[in-house]
Amino acid sequence: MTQDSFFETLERQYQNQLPFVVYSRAINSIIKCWLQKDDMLHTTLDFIESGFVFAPFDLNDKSILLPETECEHLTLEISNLDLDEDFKTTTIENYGKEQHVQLVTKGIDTIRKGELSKVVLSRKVEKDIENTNPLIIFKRLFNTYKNAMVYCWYHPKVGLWLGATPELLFKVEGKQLTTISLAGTKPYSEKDEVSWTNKEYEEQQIVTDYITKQIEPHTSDIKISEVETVRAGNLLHLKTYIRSRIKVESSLKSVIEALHPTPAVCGFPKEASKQFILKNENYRREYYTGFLGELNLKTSKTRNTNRRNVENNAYAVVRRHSNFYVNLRCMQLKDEKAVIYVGGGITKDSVPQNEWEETVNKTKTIVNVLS
Ligand SMILES: C=C(O[C@H]1C=CC=C(C(=O)O)[C@@H]1O)C(=O)O
Repeated sequence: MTQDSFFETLERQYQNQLPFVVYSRAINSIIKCWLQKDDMLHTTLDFIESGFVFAPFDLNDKSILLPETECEHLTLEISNLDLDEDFKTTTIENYGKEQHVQLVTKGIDTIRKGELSKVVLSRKVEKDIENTNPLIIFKRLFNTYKNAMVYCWYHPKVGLWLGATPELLFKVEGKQLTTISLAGTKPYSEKDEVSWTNKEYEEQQIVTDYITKQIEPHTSDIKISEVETVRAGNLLHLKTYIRSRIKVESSLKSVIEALHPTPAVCGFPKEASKQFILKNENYRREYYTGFLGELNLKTSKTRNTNRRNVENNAYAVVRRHSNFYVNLRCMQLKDEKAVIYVGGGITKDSVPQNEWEETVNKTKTIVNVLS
């Protein structure tokens, strides 16, 4: 399939106001799209179906499903997309500083009183944009962020979201579970080596400890990697891989409930920090810090390629795989406006002014592709 026909099909789907998702996983030159045949709103409660999931921060709200059987699927293999124009990026007025600093200060006070260890506080910022074509913005995201899962998701009854997320919530292949602990942020600089402080190490360790404890009842054989630095656009983060095997009696839903929302987007302890967020952030996150991705898709692997072992060649092992990304560095397109969502982890050592600047830096991931 050519780039032109791939994007023309998507453009028609959008013009006809039918649901779709177009996405590409990190370090990958494959772009996939799912086109739902009608505009029905499907949801999932148990995560047992096969499809593409778009889930909110608060799982009491609806998790939307594009069911595999209701969709046409297209794939495009390409490393860079042609863009018709050289776009001139816009800038953004980061209003709302006082309110965000107050929110962060309240978070720090609550942590110092011992009620929480960490809370992730966020805000949204709106920007009028000239080019509101989501597929053009998607192409820019794909060309710009090779280390991220980039996507554009649309449902006429829900809205239109785009993002370039650096964070895997988890992936499952057969019974193998891989998740990451990603937290701590510094600006990326070509010249200077990054120097992490205790604040970031502590913030990230909270996430690693939490994930390990949460998956323990559902998995065995847990292995934790060394901490490494990873780049996400103009930012650097600390990252650890956590690998394990899901127990036979555990379901995918139980793993989702154990992990989502992680302290990288919510806080610790989970329920208390979630309540703090719902009560004190002055807006609804909706799908920001929710998760999205492929649910229970079939992978078929031939068991044995040894020609002499003809009997075994007859069996292809059918496995299921899922991979979910946390919906970060994202925006909603609404009424000719981009609504950008950004947040940061607050601990006892946080400095409100620095936390404000961190959110300003995080807006750049999205602002860089707007015009
Ligand atoms: C909540 C966000 O980032 C999270 C992921 C990585 C690093 C983070 C941090 O350093 O605060 C956040 O926990 C966001 O980008 O909106």
